[in-house]
Amino acid sequence: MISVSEALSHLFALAGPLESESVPLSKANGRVLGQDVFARRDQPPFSASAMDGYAVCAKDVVSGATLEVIGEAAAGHGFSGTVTTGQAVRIFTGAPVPVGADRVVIQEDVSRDSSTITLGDKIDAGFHIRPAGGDFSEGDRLSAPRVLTPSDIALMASMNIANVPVIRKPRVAIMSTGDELVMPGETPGPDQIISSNSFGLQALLRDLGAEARLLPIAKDTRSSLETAFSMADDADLVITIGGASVGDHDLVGDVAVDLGMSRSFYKIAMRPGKPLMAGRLENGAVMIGLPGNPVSAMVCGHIFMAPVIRQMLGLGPSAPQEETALLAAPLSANGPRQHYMRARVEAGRITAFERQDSSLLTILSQANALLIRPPHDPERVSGETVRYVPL
Ligand SMILES: Nc1nc2c(c(=O)[nH]1)N[C@H]1C(S)=C(S)[C@@H](COP(=O)(O)OP(=O)(O)OC[C@H]3O[C@@H](n4cnc5c(N)ncnc54)[C@H](O)[C@@H]3O)O[C@H]1N2
Ligand code: MOO
Repeated sequence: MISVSEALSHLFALAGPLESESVPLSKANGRVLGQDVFARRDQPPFSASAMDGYAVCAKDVVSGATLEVIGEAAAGHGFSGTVTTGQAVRIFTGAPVPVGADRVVIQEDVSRDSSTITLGDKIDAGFHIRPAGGDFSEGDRLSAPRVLTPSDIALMASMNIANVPVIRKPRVAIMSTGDELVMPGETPGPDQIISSNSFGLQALLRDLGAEARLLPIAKDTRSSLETAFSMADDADLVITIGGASVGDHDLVGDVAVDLGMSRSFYKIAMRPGKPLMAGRLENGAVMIGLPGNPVSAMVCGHIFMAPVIRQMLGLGPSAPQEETALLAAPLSANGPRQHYMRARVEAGRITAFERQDSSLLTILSQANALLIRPPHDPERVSGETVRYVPL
């Protein structure tokens, strides 16, 4: 059995970044920027008023001075003349500051009398002019890779970038396997259960920015598994669930190898998730074979599948982000496998759930953390610092 970090290295070697595609700005939020983009203009493109008031010559700003109002500048409608000493232009926020003016006096500090203004006793010290290019200049760069946020979308819009190069979404095909499985909403037979893992993993994949579709549930037969694999031809990543262990009906690995999969590894010193496998299918797609136990499948989804998706999205080969917390209750010594214990973190203190069986989705749904116990970690007492992966 290999370690978790060895398994991750093997997976990163299988999965390279995908190519970019161009999408309209309105579809780019949450996508990964695939190439650097550059501002196509200065912002603001002219020196602009930051307030509503009067554009004047700064040297005229003296309490009690009277200035002649010679015109108006509004946002979208500049004043075409020049302001000289003794003159003012009525101006509004966002309007270009007229030539000759170098200060805006806010209207609260002025009294207006038809075509003149008189400056008040107290005049705000600010000049209230946003210089041209004060936000960004033509050619300024937004660097890839980055997961685009609403703020980035606003910035790129302002840069006049209408179409954005983003990494194409990884196409993932999810295959549940097992004679016992039916779809939610169906009526299961007496020996059957509902396929849950496929839906949890699909949700996780979509959160990660992948396109994830469910293949029909495959039976525990070679022909059914072969049919399911043949339906995943266009996928970048094929996720199988179940049939990974050593039972007579655990055929997934054998069928995949017979179909040309070159196996990268099988079995990890990890709990849950021991019978994980991965390799490259004949068509070049990456295959990750997850164990069937529901919590094992989801934990492996977080620990292995998510980093593979991030790597495909060009975000680099990095293990799941870890944080630390103080143990709120003692823990007994760990065995030889790295244990990802379902746990709850609150206000910096972490508690592992009593029941850790890998079938318990109720516990997983209450957990907000996977508390990491390294192999052979000794007993731990309350107050010790431990590592966890946030869920
Ligand atoms: N003799 C041994 N038995 C087992 C070993 C072992 O080392 N020696 N390993 C155990 C471990 S650890 C795990 S994990 C499981 C993994 O088994 P499989 O990957 O072969 O999964 P299945 O046997 O197909 O299913 C296990 C369990 O999960 C349920 N399941 C499967 N798929 C789904 C799904 N899509 N949605 C919901 N539930 C699913 C299935 O009904 C079983 O209950 O093997 C242990 N055995
Ligand atoms: O490793 Mo299994 O995944 O313990 O339940």
